[in-house]
Amino acid sequence: MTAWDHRCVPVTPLSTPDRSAYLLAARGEPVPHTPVWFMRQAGRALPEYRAVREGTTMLESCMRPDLVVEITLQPVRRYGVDAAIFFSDIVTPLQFAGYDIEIKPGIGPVSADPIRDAVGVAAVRPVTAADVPFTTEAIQQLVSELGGTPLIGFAGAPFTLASYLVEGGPSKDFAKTKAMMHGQPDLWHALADRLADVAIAFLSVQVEAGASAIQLFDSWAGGLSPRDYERFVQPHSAKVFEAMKEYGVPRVHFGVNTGELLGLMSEAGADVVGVDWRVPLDEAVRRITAAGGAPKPVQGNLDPALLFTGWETIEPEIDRILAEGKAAPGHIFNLGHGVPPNADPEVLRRITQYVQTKSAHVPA
Ligand SMILES: Cc1c2[nH]c(c1CCC(=O)O)Cc1[nH]c(c(CCC(=O)O)c1C)Cc1[nH]c(c(CCC(=O)O)c1C)Cc1[nH]c(c(C)c1CCC(=O)O)C2
Repeated sequence: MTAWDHRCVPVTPLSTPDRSAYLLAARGEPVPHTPVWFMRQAGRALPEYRAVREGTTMLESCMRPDLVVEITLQPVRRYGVDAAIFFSDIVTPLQFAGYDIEIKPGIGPVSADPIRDAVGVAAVRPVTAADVPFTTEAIQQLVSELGGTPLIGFAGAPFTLASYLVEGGPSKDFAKTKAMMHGQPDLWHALADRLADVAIAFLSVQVEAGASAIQLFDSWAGGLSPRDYERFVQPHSAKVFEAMKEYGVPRVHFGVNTGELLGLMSEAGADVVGVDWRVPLDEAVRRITAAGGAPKPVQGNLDPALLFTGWETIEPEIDRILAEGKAAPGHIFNLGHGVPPNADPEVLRRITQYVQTKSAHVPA
């Protein structure tokens, strides 16, 4: 039956993302085609992004719903990807947790006041929805504009956030963070616990405003041994996944260089495991199930460096990844890490179309 509104216009039921390829794959259900999106799909690779960002700092733009909506939609329009990711940053909520941090272009998040002691840890206060009304506003508007395309919400995992706070900026060896873990374990656990609460609060705001899935970025967890990860990090990320369980949205867990940690990161409570380019997806499935766990959907894993080669290199790599992804109950195509700022948008558009067409299920 057709419903009519008061202007006598037929009301088509709003399409929802529930049966979208992304959500079907994340739930391990049959898909019309392998869904594809790109981590950091919004950003400097797009000329339209550089144009709207002019004169605004990264953190300022994350607090302006008009900019957040526009920037989030840009890659959906240009590439036709199967999911949008909310435009923000993993460090955005830290400002509302009482922490002074800025994002320096070409460097990353930096702080002049790193956390090294109990006073610093105690200053990290809880974040609530009332601190981030612009996030709620931007997500509600995005969800209505996106229609059937799902919106992914995200947060930084306790370890990756802590690494910026303790080091004071990006780090290669995480020496000060590891020194805190091993030398002052109680202080470390107190900090990681507060950061888990920050992640839970930020993710909850996003899901309550309408995000269809969440991704926890523990980008730098690969710097840890499995032993340290299990002891110092996994319980805190597990707290985040456990708290998000009640919402019933797929929970994705991703980090770079995490080949040795895939089983532990899966066990932390992920429904979908993100894999970088170092481990083939079928091998990732073996590692996820090695400790006796059930196979899970995976996300990945084209090497972003290959974006700068020719299509004759990229196409067979995509074919290989699609074939290896069949070992999992669901596969979401992505890069193994974020889109580099100097990537060619035309290559990303071609990859999107190729994955969607090549993997399409043709009815008999
Ligand atoms: C580690 C990390 C950060 N931020 C993020 C992570 C985890 C993902 C990963 O591993 O890459 C997550 C992130 N950051 C951003 C998004 C937006 C959504 C998307 O993926 O499109 C997401 C999901 C926007 C951003 N975050 C940032 C930019 C670039 C800033 C700009 O355009 O001025 C964008 C679009 C800044 C940022 N923020 C961070 C870094 C290292 C940088 C790069 C600094 C630089 O090279 O200039 C910290």
